[in-house]
Amino acid sequence: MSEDIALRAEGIGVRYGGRARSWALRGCHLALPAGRVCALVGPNGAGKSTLLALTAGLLRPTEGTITAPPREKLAYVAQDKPLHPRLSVADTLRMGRELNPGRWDEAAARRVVDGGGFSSDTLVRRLSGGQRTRVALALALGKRPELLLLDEPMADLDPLARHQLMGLLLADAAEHGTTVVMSSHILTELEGACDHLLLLDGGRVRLDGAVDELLAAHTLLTGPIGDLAPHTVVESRTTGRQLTALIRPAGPVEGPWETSEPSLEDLLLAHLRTTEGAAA
Ligand SMILES: Nc1ncnc2c1ncn2[C@@H]1O[C@H](COP(=O)(O)OP(=O)(O)OP(=O)(O)O)[C@@H](O)[C@H]1O
Repeated sequence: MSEDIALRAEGIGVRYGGRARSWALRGCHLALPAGRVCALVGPNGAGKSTLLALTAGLLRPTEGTITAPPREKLAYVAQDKPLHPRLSVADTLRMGRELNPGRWDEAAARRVVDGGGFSSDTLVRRLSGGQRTRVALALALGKRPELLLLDEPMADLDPLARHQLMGLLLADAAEHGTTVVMSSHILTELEGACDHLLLLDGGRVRLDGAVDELLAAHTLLTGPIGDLAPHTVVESRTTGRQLTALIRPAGPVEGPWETSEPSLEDLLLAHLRTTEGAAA
């Protein structure tokens, strides 16, 4: 069965200028089905922001092609959440409405700013970092995008605001079938929220797939130290005579080990710990 693809990258490479001229992304292939909520994960400098800016059309690839919805059908909330400091919250939303005629969803935008603890005549420059995040998210959801790109959206929100806004965002995306790509370093935040995973490392795609399929393809194993062949070992650690390993089984796991399906956090931590080598 063929699925609609909201974002496709084929052989993408991005090399920034400057003296180092190193590749921020290289040889990236990915296909994100429409309607998924995708966690974009990877260590600092992995290329997450570059991929989001590229998808938003703010950067051109040095090589390869990227296919994403046109600008008017996508919304991008950058890490620094640029807004006009001298506009009030109400004026900012009014600008959103004027820039998106026929698409603007005032109710969705209002749902995000309400509960932020500020009135709509407050100037953006007088808002806290977390309050600015709310306004940036309100602009993005009000645009009613097909593809929503969020670069560490929850980083400066307090735990209650994070919980409330994540719930609101997921409900909104589910109701409208919006595809979401969200970068984050907070792994617990992604568990239960995302159904697709994209793990970048050193500018390359290490994992790309549906969360349930990726989890089912891995096994967490504990027990005595032993030979794990023929399975592929993603990461293994020993404490005394005890072995803990995350493997990709090459068939039934036979041996003196206890096995279980990993959590998303187990899977991500194991892959992040082995950032050297094993690149896809
Ligand atoms: N404007 C730029 N000019 C030159 N190099 C850049 C620029 N922006 C990013 N880079 C480099 O590209 C690589 C990827 O950076 P990017 O910001 O995409 O990573 P990231 O995964 O978003 O990191 P973080 O988790 O720290 O936000 C890094 O090596 C970074 O130094």
